[in-house]
Amino acid sequence: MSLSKITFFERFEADILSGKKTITIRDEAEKDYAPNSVVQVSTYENDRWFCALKIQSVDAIAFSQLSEFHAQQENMTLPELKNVIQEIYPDVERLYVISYELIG
Ligand SMILES: CC(=O)Nc1cc[nH]c(=O)n1
Repeated sequence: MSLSKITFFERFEADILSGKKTITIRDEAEKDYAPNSVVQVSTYENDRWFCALKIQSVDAIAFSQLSEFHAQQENMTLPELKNVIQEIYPDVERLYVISYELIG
């Protein structure tokens, strides 16, 4: 059964709603999103709903493979992205790039 809900830190909300952040990078526990499914999005801090996303793809990636392209899709520099991911998922090498489209 695929996941139907996802949470983001509040600090990412504006970038998601403006279309500047079009991917999220998650660990094994949060990879089971089905392409073409619609997921409801809320804040991690308060579980406040703020939009729905349509999942486009889920692709495995190693931390060491994160690139400027991923950073651009996250609206960050590559060093910023690597710092963010290391803070959220310390010492995790196997990650997943979840690409999505804002639908409302
Ligand atoms: C709540 C949470 O884990 N949020 C994350 C994690 C990784 N990337 C992202 O955009 N948001």
